[in-house]
Amino acid sequence: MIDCRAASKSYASQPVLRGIDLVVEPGICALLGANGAGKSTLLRLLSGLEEPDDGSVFIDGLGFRDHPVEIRRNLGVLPEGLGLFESLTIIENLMAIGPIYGLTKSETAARATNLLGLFELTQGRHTVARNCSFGMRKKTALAMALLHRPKVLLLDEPFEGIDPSSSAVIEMLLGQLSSDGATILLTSHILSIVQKIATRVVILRHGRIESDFNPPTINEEVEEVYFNIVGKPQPEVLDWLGS
Ligand SMILES: Nc1ncnc2c1ncn2[C@@H]1O[C@H](COP(=O)(O)OP(=O)(O)OP(=O)(O)O)[C@@H](O)[C@H]1O
Repeated sequence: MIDCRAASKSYASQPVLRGIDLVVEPGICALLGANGAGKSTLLRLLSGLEEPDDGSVFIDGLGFRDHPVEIRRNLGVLPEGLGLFESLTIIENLMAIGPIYGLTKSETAARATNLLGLFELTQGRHTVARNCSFGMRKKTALAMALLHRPKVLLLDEPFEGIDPSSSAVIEMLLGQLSSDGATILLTSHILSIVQKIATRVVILRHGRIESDFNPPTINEEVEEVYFNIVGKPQPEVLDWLGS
């Protein structure tokens, strides 16, 4: 379970998050919002990568200050910046992270082989991270987040930049994990995927939670609710850009 209480964050006196109260139970919760709404910032606070200015964050009842190691072993994070070891190959990245999660070398190797197969990364596994395509890098980071089969997953844009086959695999994996009791909070701009997999949708706007709903219950299109909250785009045609 993720428990965020009255969390606020500002950068250079500019408030980005204003008193966020959010409890996420097992299931797939999608965090939506316009560019700059504060989604990645909130995920950084929930991952313990940054501290809130005010408020507190608990993962399964534990705080990062007192229980960093226990939390890390139960938490998988796909950060915005991916967090890869750039000079290591894909397989070396996975082998390096396994022991940090408390996995043995043989457990790590077996799980890495499975995940690389699922994500169609087997052929490229000896490519150095910095030379990988964007999608390969993101799938490697996602495999690293899943390796220890965490109970809580925080995923920043797991579907963006991913090809349709791998995207379907990720949807299936997250669905399975959630059915097995995992708590998943992910950000995305791809509303069609959110519509399919999310059991709950939270929309951030101006640093506050503006909407929090369960799509199947209210039987509404996520896109419709999103545009009602954030505003429908009404683009002006630019003379010089048109024909
Ligand atoms: N380290 C930082 N220093 C200064 N400002 C920051 C920092 N991190 C985020 N911000 C600002 O906080 C606001 C929210 O950024 P954030 O990356 O959380 O948005 P987001 O909702 O994830 O956007 P996107 O959909 O584009 O990924 C933005 O105005 C951004 O410029």
